[in-house]
Amino acid sequence: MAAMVEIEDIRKVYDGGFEALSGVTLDIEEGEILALLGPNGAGKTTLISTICGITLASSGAIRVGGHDVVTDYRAARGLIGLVPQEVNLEPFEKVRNTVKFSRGLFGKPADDAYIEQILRRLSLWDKRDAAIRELSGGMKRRVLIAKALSHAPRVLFLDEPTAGVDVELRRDMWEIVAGLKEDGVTIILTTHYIEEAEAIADRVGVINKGRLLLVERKDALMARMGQKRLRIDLQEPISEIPAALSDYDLTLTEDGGALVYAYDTNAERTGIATLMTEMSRAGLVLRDIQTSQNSLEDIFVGLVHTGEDAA
Ligand SMILES: Nc1ncnc2c1ncn2[C@@H]1O[C@H](COP(=O)(O)OP(=O)(O)OP(=O)(O)O)[C@@H](O)[C@H]1O
Repeated sequence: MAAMVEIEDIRKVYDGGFEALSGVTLDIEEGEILALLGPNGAGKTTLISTICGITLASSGAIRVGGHDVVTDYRAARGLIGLVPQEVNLEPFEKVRNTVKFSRGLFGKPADDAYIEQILRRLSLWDKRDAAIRELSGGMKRRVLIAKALSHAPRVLFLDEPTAGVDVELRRDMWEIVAGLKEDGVTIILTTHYIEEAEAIADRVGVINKGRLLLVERKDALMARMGQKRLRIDLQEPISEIPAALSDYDLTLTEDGGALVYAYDTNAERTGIATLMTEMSRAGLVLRDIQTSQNSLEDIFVGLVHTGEDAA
């Protein structure tokens, strides 16, 4: 079966000649959560806009549910819900009416029961008759999601859904997204928060300077690039790493109180056992040890930098 979203070699050159997307190809499966990570100006919003038909790609093709987003715009757009980065709500309109109106824009018949279901799910039911301007920033974000869901889309785009929101709301959003996935909704979100991708994505795409540097399952990505670090606290601080240990990838903490050993969990041998022996031979006494795993953040920063070096 074809992927829910098929993106084929999309380029976007803005008026003025700036190339925001330089040939992006990507398939997104039904019911998948894909997080697009990338620094400011990487092209994430441009990519979403071309899929949603808001921006016309300069070349390439995109299909959503098998419908070309240009030649079969209405059918494609009807399958898509978009939660924009900016809050663009009518301040005097009431919550429920705002959401009902959005549904109408897609030419769908009124369905009060469905609207109620969405508002309840987003904890907005109590606020259904409140005017938008009376709502907190977090509530407004929820209304944006409710609007995007008003016509029961199969693909939901969330552009920076939790930028600037507090931790509690961020977690609520993650739960909402997980619930939508259970209903089989395909979700594509852009984020600056690596923690967010780690928490909810099935796959992670890293985009920088208009290019997709990689797309990979989150767990595979973390395992493949997963380095671990072993921190060895010393009984007595040292001023430099003993020459006998120069074969190991070691760094000395600034205070000289600990050595940090980076090793690959996938390697045949981690080298920890021999390191320990060498250390004791060199007269170092251990006080404590602990290991830590590379986070997606380390991986991301590494990738973007490598990409820049190669450019
Ligand atoms: N309408 C436009 N005309 C010209 N250049 C544009 C236009 N829209 C975006 N750009 C440029 O294209 C690049 C990609 O922008 P885009 O908004 O897609 O990035 P982004 O990854 O979403 O960044 P952010 O995380 O800051 O939202 C940027 O350099 C931006 O200045």
